[in-house]
Amino acid sequence: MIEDAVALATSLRTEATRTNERRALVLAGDRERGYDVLEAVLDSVSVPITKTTLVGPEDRLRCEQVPQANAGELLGTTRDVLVLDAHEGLRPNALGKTVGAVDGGGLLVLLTPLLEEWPGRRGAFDESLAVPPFSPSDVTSRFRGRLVETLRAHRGIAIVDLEAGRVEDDGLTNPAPRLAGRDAEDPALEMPPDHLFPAQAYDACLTSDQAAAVAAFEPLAPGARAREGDGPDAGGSVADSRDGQDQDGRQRAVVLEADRGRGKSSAAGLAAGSLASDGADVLVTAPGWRNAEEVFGRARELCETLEVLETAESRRIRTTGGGCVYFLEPAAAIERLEAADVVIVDEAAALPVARLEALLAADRIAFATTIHGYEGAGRGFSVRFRDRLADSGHEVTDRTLAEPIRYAAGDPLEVWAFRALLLDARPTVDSLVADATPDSVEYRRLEPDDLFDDEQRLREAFGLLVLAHYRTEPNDLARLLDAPNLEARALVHDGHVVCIALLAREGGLSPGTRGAMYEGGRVRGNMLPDVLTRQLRDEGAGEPRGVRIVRIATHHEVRSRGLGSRLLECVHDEFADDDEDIGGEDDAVDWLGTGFGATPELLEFWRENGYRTIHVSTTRNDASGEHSALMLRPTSSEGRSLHGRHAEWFVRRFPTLCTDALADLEPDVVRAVLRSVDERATPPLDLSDHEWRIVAGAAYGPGLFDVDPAPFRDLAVRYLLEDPDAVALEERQERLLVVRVLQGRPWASVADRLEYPSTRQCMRALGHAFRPLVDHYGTNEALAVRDRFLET
Ligand SMILES: CC(=O)SCCNC(=O)CCNC(=O)[C@H](O)C(C)(C)COP(=O)(O)OP(=O)(O)OC[C@H]1O[C@@H](n2cnc3c(N)ncnc32)[C@H](O)[C@@H]1OP(=O)(O)O
Ligand SMILES: Nc1ncnc2c1ncn2[C@@H]1O[C@H](COP(=O)(O)OP(=O)(O)OP(=O)(O)O)[C@@H](O)[C@H]1O
Repeated sequence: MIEDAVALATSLRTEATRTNERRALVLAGDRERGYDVLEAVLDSVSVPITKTTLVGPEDRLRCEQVPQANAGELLGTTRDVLVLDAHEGLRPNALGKTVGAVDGGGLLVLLTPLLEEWPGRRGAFDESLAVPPFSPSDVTSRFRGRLVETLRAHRGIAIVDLEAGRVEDDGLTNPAPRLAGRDAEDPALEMPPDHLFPAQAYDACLTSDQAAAVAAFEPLAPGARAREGDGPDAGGSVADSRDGQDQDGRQRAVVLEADRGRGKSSAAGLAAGSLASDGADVLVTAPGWRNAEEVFGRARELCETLEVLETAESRRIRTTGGGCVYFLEPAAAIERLEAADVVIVDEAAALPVARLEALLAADRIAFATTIHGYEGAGRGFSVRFRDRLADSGHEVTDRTLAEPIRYAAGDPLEVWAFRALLLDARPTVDSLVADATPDSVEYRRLEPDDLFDDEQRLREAFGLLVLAHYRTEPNDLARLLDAPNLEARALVHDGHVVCIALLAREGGLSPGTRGAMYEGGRVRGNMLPDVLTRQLRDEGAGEPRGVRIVRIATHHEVRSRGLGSRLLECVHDEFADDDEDIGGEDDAVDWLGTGFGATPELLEFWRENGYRTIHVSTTRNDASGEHSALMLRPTSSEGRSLHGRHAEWFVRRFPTLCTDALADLEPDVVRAVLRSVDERATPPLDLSDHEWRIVAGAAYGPGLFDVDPAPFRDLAVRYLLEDPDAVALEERQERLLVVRVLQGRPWASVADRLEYPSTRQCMRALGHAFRPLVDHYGTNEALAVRDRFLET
């Protein structure tokens, strides 16, 4: 057996090396036997120990070992042999990261139980899906079942049955010899004839695609105008035509999209080095420094080749020509855009759209982004951000990198991983859903079994979820297929999913679990009960049963037609316990709820659909960069009681939060939050006569807000909660109420932010903003003050 496996591994490796593709070897069966075979395989394939990594729970080989939970360390690195020990469980994310790190010519070895038994073997990951009140036995095994099917069906994957001592599939693809790839000697092939960047930047490219990507950055060069016209400046260096910038002054953007490992960061680095070598200041930003390291690596190497490198610190390279490439975190970059000639944003899809929009203030900017990836950076970037880019006035150059750098195009392991983890899932093509309306669609439960059986439906449904959210990961696919607390609902048009909602069962927790939560214990899932219990100190919050809408997404082609609202209404009808007197339906719950990164538009969408805000998180979410809002729509008397008390508590604590943890909350979000609170929670407006005299005196007379802000705050909150038709403040006036009165910002910064010509005018504007409020809410005492000043 061992000899057969060793011979097989050797031929797989030979074929992989010859084709610059990767191959996989599955050693299925007893774990110890698997390790014995593996040791023999590793002894025979000529791979240095430094190029081998074991991803598994124990350090059993003489090579680097990382647990599955830390497989993220492999991102961006490459190995000749990667072993994944899945005997104690498999995290789908770890599988994605492990495959991604196998180099062209390399081998992926999977240690698994017998494939027939593997789906039924529960591991640690399954336990993480067993969210209370569900138990591990409620977790299903469809993800692994599907994985086994794909392992058997795909090319390039050898399977050895260790128990039967037999090679089930040799995984060899026996490809016809192909013509050698691009020759290292013909780099000039891809260099634009009138290139602005140095030839060495093109020489450093590994594929013709990458060279084309570097060329795509040329329009950002200060002298780019020369490349467009055939004018006298054509050709020559960046510096020669630098004056062109002043004459031209156009805003330009480059968007570079690619799957993982196509060399886009390196292309951006070669472009950055080219620009800096000619004296430009290039600001590089990315979600984290780690993402940008390749950019700096290539930029530094190019500057060395060009002999223009003056200094190279870890996050800043200076050139002898006075240029530099430097890294700033996104928030700092946004503050300092003006100082840079060119801005490069790497892994742009992992940044919140609000950040990307702020970055658009730069005149010359490039966005490099992953289309499909293990971090789940989705096509959300293209869909959500593209419109804003198009409206921004930048001339946009697009480039897609298709040719892989680390292995040959068409590599069978990439094809397999994409399919097994649905990394390339996308929604239905636009034309098939273009006619969808709330009347043309059908409400459907997307049963996991149906998704399992119907690959097209699964791809569409998952693709829609990926598209709508930055951080959809392979783990989410497993959750969709196997987690007992999650369910999906959809609107289907002509057989295609046009709108999807992912629902999580929450609450219905035992007194023991609730008590543990109250005492600070972590309970999986149950996001809403958890926040209400642990943070907001409501031990009873986990008792009513609810459904949280974890995510909702409408196909981009058919948004704003009422489909999202229709789906929420259907979900409500399915779960609402309206007939509680007669016991209601089995499935009925006490509340529907949601939690999401708060933007004014989304708050409005949920409010329109009957959801009301009861909490705003005090910190910003790492992924979205936004504060999360929690909203409830009660569906039974228990749900109403839960909602009622939290709404009242929220209204009471929100004004203080505005001067504290939420002092940086965007004014339009504050406005939308208050507007989306249940009106029944509005507290009575209880200003004393003296307080009314202060407010009315400031609105109509010489009084001052600064002497006693509290009554102004009560009045502003009341107005923003209620939004009465009789008072029509302008948006800027409402923002003024938020920033000055609720958030307590100093006058000068308020005037600056809201673009009042001076502090004095800003102060006067605040007085004016309070006039309609005094008119509407004022007592006789207040109106008397007003009338006295109106008469004079
Ligand atoms: C828990 C969560 O999942 S919150 C995250 C929600 N999902 C997303 O952000 C993914 C991307 N967005 C979408 O898929 C959709 O915009 C959804 C799901 C938010 C709304 O679906 P739609 O089918 O467009 O909803 P519907 O047509 O019923 O209502 C649209 C209204 O929602 C509001 N709205 C919500 N989001 C937005 C937005 N990003 N931009 C503009 N308006 C929005 C507007 O009031 C809009 O009305 P309008 O078109 O008259 O301006
Ligand atoms: N021109 C180049 N010269 C040297 N190495 C390169 C070049 N292009 C790419 N590489 C190497 O190939 C690998 C992938 O390149 P890079 O990180 O630029 O690609 P990417 O598309 O940004 O990938 P990922 O999405 O995985 O970050 C890296 O290890 C990088 O060092």
